[in-house]
Amino acid sequence: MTPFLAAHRSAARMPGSKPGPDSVYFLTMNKHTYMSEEWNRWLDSSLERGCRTEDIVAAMVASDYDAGFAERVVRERRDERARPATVAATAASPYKYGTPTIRHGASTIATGDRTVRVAMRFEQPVVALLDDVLSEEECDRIVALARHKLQPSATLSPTTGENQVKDHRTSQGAFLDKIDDPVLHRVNGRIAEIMNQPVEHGEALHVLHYGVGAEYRPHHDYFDPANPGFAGTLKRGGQRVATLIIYLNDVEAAGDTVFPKLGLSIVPRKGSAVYFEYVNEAGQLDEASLHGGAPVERGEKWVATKWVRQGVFK
Ligand SMILES: O=C(O)CCC(=O)C(=O)O
Ligand SMILES: [Fe+2]
Repeated sequence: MTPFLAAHRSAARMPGSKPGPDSVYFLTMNKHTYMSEEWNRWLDSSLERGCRTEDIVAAMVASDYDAGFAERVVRERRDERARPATVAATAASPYKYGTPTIRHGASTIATGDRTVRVAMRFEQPVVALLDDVLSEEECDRIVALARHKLQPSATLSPTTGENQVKDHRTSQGAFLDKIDDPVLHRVNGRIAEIMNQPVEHGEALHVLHYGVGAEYRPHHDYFDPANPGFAGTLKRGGQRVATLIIYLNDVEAAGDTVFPKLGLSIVPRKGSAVYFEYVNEAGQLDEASLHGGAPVERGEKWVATKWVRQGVFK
């Protein structure tokens, strides 16, 4: 039996031509663009049996799915299944450094509309200090977009997965999502080029504001899968793999980004950024990426953080 027939043969057990009577679904020109639980199960079993992407898509289109939607869903699910599960490196199984994702080996990184300068690079862990990431005007625009959206910063509870406001993170923050702004689009595109990752793998840009005394104690940006509370966020595009923290202003005193395991301290400078990555191809998590925002002593501190996932962030 050809894989095409295999995909069709399973049509006998397909969930029906509609995505399910009890589920909301959307039609584009009368074509389905919603996956019910049943269809997701069918997709997984088709992939499990080794059906080809085009045959699965054809079977979905024959059941009135939108072709573009079906292609995207099958491709993303295939990628998701191919991803390594991540695990914290241990003394017995230390982190193995491979080829960095960022192309920071030269003195500059060229993007479509700006040349970013590499001011410092570190290989183990992979850390790069980058200058000229944003113009002064772009920094000001990002601050203006975030200012009225700020909320006390929360972190995800490792046990329950709920957002919690804690004193180890005393800043205010806002995700710049659902905003149609040309500067924000441009900045997100440039960040994807710098980080050498598809733009869709990035979470929405997150802006943080620290007043005097505010800090973000040392932490890892990845979600340790050993903690049950992180299961939900890990389904949204997989693990975080790299971070870019962009400084949106000059801080009068202190407020450095610190890497305690490296003895490294980055002084915030408007338009500059620090990049670091912490997952290798085998899915190991690099504990040396521990970092934090030291307390601001005078003035204020604004940063924009981009966290990038293994796959498309949903
Ligand atoms: O403010 C800083 O320097 C650190 C921010 C940070 O760690 C983060 O946004 O994940
Ligand atoms: Fe962080």
